[in-house]
Amino acid sequence: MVARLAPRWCLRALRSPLQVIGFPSLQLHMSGIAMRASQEDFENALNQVKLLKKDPGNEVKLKLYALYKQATEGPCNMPKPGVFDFINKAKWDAWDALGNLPKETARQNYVDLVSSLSSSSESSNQVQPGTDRKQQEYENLVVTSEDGITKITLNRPTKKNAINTQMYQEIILALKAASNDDSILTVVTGNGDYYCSGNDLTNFMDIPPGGVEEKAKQSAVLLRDFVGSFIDFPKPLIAVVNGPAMGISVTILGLFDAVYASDRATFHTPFSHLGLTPEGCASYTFPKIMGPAKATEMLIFGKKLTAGEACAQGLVTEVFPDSTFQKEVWTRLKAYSKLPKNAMKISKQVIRNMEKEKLHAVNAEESSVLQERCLSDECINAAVNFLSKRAKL
Ligand SMILES: CCCCCC/C=C/C(=O)SCCNC(=O)CCNC(=O)[C@H](O)C(C)(C)COP(=O)(O)OP(=O)(O)OC[C@H]1O[C@@H](n2cnc3c(N)ncnc32)[C@H](O)[C@@H]1OP(=O)(O)O
Repeated sequence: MVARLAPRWCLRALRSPLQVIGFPSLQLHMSGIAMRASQEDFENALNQVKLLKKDPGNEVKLKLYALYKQATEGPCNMPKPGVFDFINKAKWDAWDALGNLPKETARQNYVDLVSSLSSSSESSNQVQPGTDRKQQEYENLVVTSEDGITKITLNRPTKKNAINTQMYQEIILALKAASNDDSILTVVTGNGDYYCSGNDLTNFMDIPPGGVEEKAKQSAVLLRDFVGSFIDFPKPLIAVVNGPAMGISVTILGLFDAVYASDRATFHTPFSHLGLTPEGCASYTFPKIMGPAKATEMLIFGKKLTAGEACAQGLVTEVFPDSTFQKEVWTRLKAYSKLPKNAMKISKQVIRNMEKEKLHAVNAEESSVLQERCLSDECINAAVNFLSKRAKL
């Protein structure tokens, strides 16, 4: 259970009883009567806690553990561990100290505590325009800001920028930081020869104690949050597609405001081949963008499009020769970033607000269908097939 709510630092820290006992107590500000946290807020907090870069200390980790247990299981009724079982006793004491605190209050307190920890770590992610400040906090992204443009670069080139669980979470955080910084435009691009090879197919190997059903549920929540952060993104969002794009990195293009592609880029959504179904709101945006017949070829039959074809079908704004791609695109984006900031932002919001509610509903439906699909034989066989081919190399 600790593994579920705590990243590496927690396991590391709880290894030594002296560390647990030796930390000074921390004043926790737990807002008394606040809004009730929903199950979704709670699950978001469970995901967020894994992203904390700074070890919050054993006192806070014990508090998180206790609140998690109280929120999910209610008051502690486990037998008290022996006095020499330092770690389990510390955990038991923390949980028991919550007495009869109602589950809902424990859930709210957990969400508040994670939010206070995240906001202090997030404030260091703020980017300033014109400073070209590299953000160091992400493991799988490089985020820079220059000339009023925040650039989020997917940075796992040796894995063709496949999106692993942590990277999904980092993209959510990077988009949140970009929506609050002073930049005018936000760009997503890839490092290396690929833009992105989609969902990391090894994601499903990390099975939590709750088993594959729990994993599918967590993945569906993460997917909904990930896509939701694109739906809600408040400023012009541009994809600079430097190479082949697959799966979820293609579907979410329907939520970008402009898509510039190198003529080396391809657009491929082999969902049926993987026993999967569309996400990223593509079941709604693609038929709208290219018409239902063309959307069927992509989303159901897995037809791979060239950049030129994707442009002809309206998914891509413009295609550039690869040799001049970066120069031409960045010259253009720099010119656009000089346009009046508020007018652009408000225009984007007016356009998006027309269908925001619809997009969230589509996202929820697609995520829930995928939760089931992840457990299907078709999907599991496809993932095993990919992984076993890879193992032979
Ligand atoms: C929160 C969950 C949401 C789920 C949403 C549902 C999501 C759907 C999708 O995104 S579907 C699309 C999934 N992606 C794929 O099926 C692509 C799989 N990869 C490939 O087919 C190929 O790797 C390739 C065509 C992208 C590139 O081929 P090639 O040029 O021959 O390179 P390699 O195969 O040698 O790849 C190099 C290296 O990268 C690893 N890798 C590439 N893509 C992925 C991936 N999607 N997941 C995991 N790993 C990937 C590959 O295994 C190699 O690693 P290695 O060097 O062997 O360690």
